[in-house]
Amino acid sequence: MCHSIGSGTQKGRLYAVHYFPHQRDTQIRSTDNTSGRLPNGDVSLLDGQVGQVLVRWLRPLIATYIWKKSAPLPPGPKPLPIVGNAFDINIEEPWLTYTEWGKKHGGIVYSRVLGIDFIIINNEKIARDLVDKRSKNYSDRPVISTNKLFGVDFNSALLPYGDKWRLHRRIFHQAFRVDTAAVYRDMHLRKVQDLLVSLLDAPEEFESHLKSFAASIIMKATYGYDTAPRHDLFVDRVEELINIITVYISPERAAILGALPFLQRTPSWVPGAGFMRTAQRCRELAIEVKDAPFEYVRKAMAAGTAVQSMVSDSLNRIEGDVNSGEEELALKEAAATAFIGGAETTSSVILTFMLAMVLNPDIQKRAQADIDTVVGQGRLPTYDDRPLLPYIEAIYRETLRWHAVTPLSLPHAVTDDDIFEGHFIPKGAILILNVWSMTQDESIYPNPEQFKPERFLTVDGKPTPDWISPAFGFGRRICPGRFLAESSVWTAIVSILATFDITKTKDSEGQEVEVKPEFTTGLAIHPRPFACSITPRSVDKDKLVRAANKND
Ligand code: HEM
Repeated sequence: MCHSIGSGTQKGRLYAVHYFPHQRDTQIRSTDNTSGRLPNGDVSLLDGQVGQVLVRWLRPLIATYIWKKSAPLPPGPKPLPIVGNAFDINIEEPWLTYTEWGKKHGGIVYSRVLGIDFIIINNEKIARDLVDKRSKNYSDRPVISTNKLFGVDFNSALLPYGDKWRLHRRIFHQAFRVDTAAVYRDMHLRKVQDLLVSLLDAPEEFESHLKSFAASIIMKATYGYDTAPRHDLFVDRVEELINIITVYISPERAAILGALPFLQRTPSWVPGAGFMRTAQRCRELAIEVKDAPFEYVRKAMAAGTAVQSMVSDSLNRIEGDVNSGEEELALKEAAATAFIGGAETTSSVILTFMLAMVLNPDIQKRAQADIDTVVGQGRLPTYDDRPLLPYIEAIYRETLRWHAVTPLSLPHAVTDDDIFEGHFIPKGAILILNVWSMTQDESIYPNPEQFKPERFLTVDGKPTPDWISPAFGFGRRICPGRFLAESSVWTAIVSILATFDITKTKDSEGQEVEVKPEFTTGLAIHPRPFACSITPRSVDKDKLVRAANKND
């Protein structure tokens, strides 16, 4: 089958452009100037004067079109008929497959899975040139069929590039831009004091404490709500929802469901269709997660007890606005997204830091010595100490690099055909930003599996200038919560190091129990449970933590 897509003139002859989709190439055939007929009998679009005007007008467009379509796709693995590369991908850890492809084919790779184009970017410079510099064309999200099925299509992070997304983005910007995120720093200090006391009281439950810490910050910043130390109803619901999303919602899985749509209509009682039951549960959770905390703020505002938060600030701002219905819905959805997107990621980064500290006692000691010099023994660190603690800064950056918590970031989608460095990037392709490959690039980070904060220090011990982490994504979709997240993670790192020693546990014979760094899989990953001993650095530190918490 061939589609006629345009026409033009060349040396007094008219030509028509034909595009053969199955060959993905464009052919130009000459046509008789007077009859407007093609040699094969097709009628050309052009005739006489009108045709000439049209030709002049259309020519640049057509030339661009031909130029774009004639460039080759980026290199990539050889696909099988129909399924493409579906069976080549490690579905649990696709970033490893993509990194291997990158080593073989380069920084930009093309693959096709069940009829869907995937462009995989393995190199940070290419990601910046493409997604940061040409952001208008690379800021969409792929239509992931499972989003609706799982009831999470309201999520700001999954919205297509358009007016609704802009509205969500504006709400985030107002609440969490760099200067407003600073407003929450005192709150961070109070929450970190709670975390330190929890670590004193029940150190073996450190993973749960870190989750509570991250959740309590997001809930306070978003809804002005103080979470219960354990089993908070709002938090438990969101965690259940996140556990489902991170496992079930990925473009690779969606490609399979898209190609086999009957799977989505399979009743949940059919053996093997367990994911339909999960989808139903997820839809129920999504409604609760959107509505329940929002109603809490409304009631608090009515009672005059609401404190500053993303939701209360925005509700005050839009009060009386004619479009307040639309804005309110966007606010409700954006607020739920803040928790879904921010809690798990933040606690995963801090947990990754804890793992790095167990494995690297010398780095821990050096960091503690720096903190002692700058902060002294009589107080806990504050955010004002940050510029004076370059090594802690380097630990923060290296934590984000060592094991990226979102190894494939979130997929973007290509709005229009483009040419990049001679490669054709087709409209509608899913753009995978392989943060894992970028942060494990041996040419930039020698021995990337090692945790080495020095990578981010200059020879005179200052933080490397112009640092920006790929861990928070790219272009117009870059994480809007990054300033809040950075503040939470930095505060946790410096406070834990100031007050605790994190070491390997010992067995009954006094031998250290080895810790193997292992991580979960999915959209957002975190270390698998590991044993470690968390003890106060001294009796005075123990007293300091308890006193700070009491004074609060
Ligand atoms: C260390 C913690 C965090 C990490 C590593 C992280 C990482 C990311 C990444 C990789 C993306 C995708 C960016 C892209 O598509 O290019 C993203 C998007 C997003 N993040 Fe974060 N994030 C963190 C914390 C937060 C927090 C605290 C919030 C909310 C307060 C948040 C809200 C969002 C939202 C709403 C999006 C979607 C943006 C959009 O699609 O326009 N994140 N984040």
